Amino acid sequence: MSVLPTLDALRDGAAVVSLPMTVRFRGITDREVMLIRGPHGWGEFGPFPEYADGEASAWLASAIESAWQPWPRPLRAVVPVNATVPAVPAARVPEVLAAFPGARTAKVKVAERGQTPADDVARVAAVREQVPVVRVDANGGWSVGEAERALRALSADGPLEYAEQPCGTVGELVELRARGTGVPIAADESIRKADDPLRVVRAGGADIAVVKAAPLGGVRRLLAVAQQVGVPVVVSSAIDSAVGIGTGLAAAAALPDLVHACGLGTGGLLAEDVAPPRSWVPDGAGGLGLAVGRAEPDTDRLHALAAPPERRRWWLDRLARCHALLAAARSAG
Ligand SMILES: O=C(O)CCC(=O)C1=CC=C[C@@H](O)[C@@H]1C(=O)O
Ligand SMILES: [Mg+2]
Repeated sequence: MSVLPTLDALRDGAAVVSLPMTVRFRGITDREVMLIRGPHGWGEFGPFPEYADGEASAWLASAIESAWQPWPRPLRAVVPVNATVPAVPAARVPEVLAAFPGARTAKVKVAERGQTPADDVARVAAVREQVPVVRVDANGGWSVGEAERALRALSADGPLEYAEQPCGTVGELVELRARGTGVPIAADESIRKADDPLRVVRAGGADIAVVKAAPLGGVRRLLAVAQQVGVPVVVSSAIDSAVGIGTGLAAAAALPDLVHACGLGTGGLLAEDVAPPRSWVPDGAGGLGLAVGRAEPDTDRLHALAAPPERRRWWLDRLARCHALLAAARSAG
């Protein structure tokens, strides 16, 4: 973010929308985000409601970059994407996967509170019936011992591409990796919620880095982290609207190396979006892809999906607080 527009300029083009989801994910059934409009198009400001202002202001920096700056030069026109499977009962897996036709990689949520290891095994087995490459995401839900047991059970019938954030802390990830489960470890929260996004890899806690544009403060910041981190990266969404997915695709398109499918197919989890659904395209390697490009929200959808007035006020207040934090950070140099 090389420019900081005035608060009025941000407010002028702001829309707050509530997007219904097809299935509960991270405990939510509607995704609320604010969209802002600038000279280069739209940007998405969508930190989850429970995030504090300090963390949320990075998301604002990303939205401003999207709307006020051009994207870095793309190195590819299509980004391979994975299907994302929430912690649904195994019987609902076919219905979820139907939204990702032709996906050859799926990310499966595991370690959901209130569920058992057997639920995870059943869900992963149901995914394996349809998709050859499977990764899991525990969102830090396991202890080291639980992770070791779970990863052995989940890879008994076939390899896992990787396990995303199996444990909560960097120390636990280092220990789990040292135990050698045979499953590569990816860091997500240990990057997006850390003061130093490079620390987990330097400490020996991850083989793969999951990077998300909004929490890192934008596409350019993501590219800088990817360049420095020294392990393969996977660009993912934060359950973004079509606008935020465009930002993630711009980041993935500009990466010199992209080995793994990206978690940018989450439009498949939204029942409604601010722009017509981006069509799936072949990724050139037999899997599912998305074409790179900005999304242009349409006015009718923005009206139809507008959040209630009290929620709009809540987002405008949050916008003002986060803008003040970015302004203060700038003047501090
Ligand atoms: O990586 C993907 O396949 C999709 C994105 C995704 O899973 C997530 C997006 C936003 C919040 C998270 O709980 C979740 C994740 O942990 O990676
Ligand atoms: Mg994750």
